[in-house]
Amino acid sequence: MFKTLVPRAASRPILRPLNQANNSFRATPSTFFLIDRSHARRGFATPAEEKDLVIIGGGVAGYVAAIKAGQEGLKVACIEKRGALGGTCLNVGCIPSKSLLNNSHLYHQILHDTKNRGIEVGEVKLNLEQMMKAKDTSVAGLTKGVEFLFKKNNVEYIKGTGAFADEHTIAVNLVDGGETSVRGKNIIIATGSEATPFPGLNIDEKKVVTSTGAIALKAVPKKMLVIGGGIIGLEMGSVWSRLGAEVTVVEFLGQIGGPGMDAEISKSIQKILGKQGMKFKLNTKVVKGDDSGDIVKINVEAAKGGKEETLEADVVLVAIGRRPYTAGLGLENIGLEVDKRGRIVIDQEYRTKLPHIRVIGDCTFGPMLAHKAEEEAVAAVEFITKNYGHVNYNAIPSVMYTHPEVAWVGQSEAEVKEAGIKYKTGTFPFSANSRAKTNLDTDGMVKFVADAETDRILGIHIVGPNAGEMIAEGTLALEYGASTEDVGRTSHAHPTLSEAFKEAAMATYGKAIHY
Ligand SMILES: Cc1cc2nc3c(=O)[nH]c(=O)nc-3n(C[C@H](O)[C@H](O)[C@H](O)COP(=O)(O)OP(=O)(O)OC[C@H]3O[C@@H](n4cnc5c(N)ncnc54)[C@H](O)[C@@H]3O)c2cc1C
Ligand SMILES: NC(=O)c1ccc[n+]([C@@H]2O[C@H](COP(=O)([O-])OP(=O)(O)OC[C@H]3O[C@@H](n4cnc5c(N)ncnc54)[C@H](O)[C@@H]3O)[C@@H](O)[C@H]2O)c1
Repeated sequence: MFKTLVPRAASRPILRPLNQANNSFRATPSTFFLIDRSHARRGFATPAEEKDLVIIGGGVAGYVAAIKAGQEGLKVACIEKRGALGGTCLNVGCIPSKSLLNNSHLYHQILHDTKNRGIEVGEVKLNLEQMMKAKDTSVAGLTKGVEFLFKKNNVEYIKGTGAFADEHTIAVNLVDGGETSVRGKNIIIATGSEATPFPGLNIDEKKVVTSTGAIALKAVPKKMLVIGGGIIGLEMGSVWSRLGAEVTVVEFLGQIGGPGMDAEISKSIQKILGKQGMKFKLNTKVVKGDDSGDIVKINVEAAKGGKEETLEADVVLVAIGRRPYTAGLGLENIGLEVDKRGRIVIDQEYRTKLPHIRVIGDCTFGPMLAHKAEEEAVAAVEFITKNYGHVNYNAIPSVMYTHPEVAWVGQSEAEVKEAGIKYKTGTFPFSANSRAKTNLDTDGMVKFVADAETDRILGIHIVGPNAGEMIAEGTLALEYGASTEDVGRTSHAHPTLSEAFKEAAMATYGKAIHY
């Protein structure tokens, strides 16, 4: 069973040696060629080269594992089919969306928030094509950067689609045509995820889009309807709302931001985004959609049932979650299983039931986040080379890059309550923080949830400017088992936004000074 927590202190003693028959890695392995029967059967002229490690998927999980393995001296190959490294995150996810979030915020701020700062601006015009070019430049620079790191760390990059021919052999359909195959003493599957489709709506990435279409629209839609008020819905909804679209978000649950977001913080960001012009329909489900005309029609009703209503939009963004992607991987050829949600089943050392095959990132358990994938990549390679690895799943931060940002780490107040833990909370508003005031950017707050008896921090929740940077301090505090008093007694530079963080900690074990 997958464990959600591999505690640092406990990780070493519980480890068992890897299955030696399948994991015969030595620190300085010699390279050799094997006559691979499946390879010969498939009519390849040359025998498949055997690597210490073959990675399928060059996303954040796969490319980080490849670089780490190269650094550890393993003979490693990484197979990627999209023709560029970096996966969803670099190509169509984290990076392009943050480029658009940053530049649309700048545009919106120049339009609406300069006069009171003493800046008179002339006519402001949106050049969407150029905004998209700026995004593409960031993406290209970063994906090429990963390619450079592959070369630097002796990682062989195989451009193609990989599928299991047998337990050690991956057959590859090359992007440029032709086939090859490669054998791995160890194999890591890192094939990522894809957007969950909405039944009855045809994704054409033009009028019915996933995030992939939403980062590449050719014009600002007049009306955009977002199905799902999770992170993608709110980030991409924000972008198009700032650029002038009328955005309505339909969310099944009673709060936006997903169930992990603290309810108090969720209410706060909903109010702020509402002031920015976004509309929300909570506790509402989409019953069906009709995308046959130029205008897409969406029927919604109260989540618990009720009268149907028809909403119309020229672009509908489907953002109801993502699902693991393992299509065409040939898992069935080697008897590997996925669970009901399509996640490849692994143990706490990322091993499948074939112990030389490990799985990391979005295609297995845990939150679908790039930094989680990255941690797992390093740990999985360390399990191969050193027999131990460490990821603390209790201290993986989440950030939503709206303006202001929302960031959290650890448990929400509702989760702590449900666990029956006696707890206390402390908050501090940015409206009482000197730097936020000088920046005229005072929306939001910092909130701590701590154990009532020991004062140990259980969760930290921030909505406010630069929350995504500030949460790193919270993550470190949680990782090191800090109390709120530890944070409250730590000097924070003045005037900085992080003083709100310190004062929220002070408010949890005692009293804040400035509020
Ligand atoms: C719009 C959007 C914004 C996001 N923003 C953030 C963010 O700000 N922060 C954050 O932490 N996370 C964010 N995410 C989530 C993040 O992108 C994923 O968690 C991360 O990409 C997972 O990495 P991965 O390597 O597991 O999978 P992926 O990045 O999906 O990579 C898997 C790769 O495997 C390749 N592949 C699949 N099958 C095969 C095969 N058979 N052979 C060869 N190659 C194959 C795919 O082409 C793909 O490139 C965002 C996601 C989206 C969609
Ligand atoms: N900043 C980031 O870290 C970032 C950014 C983008 C994406 N991501 C990751 O990508 C993944 C996918 O994001 P997402 O926003 O698509 O998923 P999500 O799980 O965050 O949110 C989906 C939302 O859709 C709602 N929903 C589901 N079915 C619905 C229906 N029929 N009608 C109305 N609402 C419905 C759910 O209640 C939920 O709130 C997430 O795991 C997220 O972590 C992360």
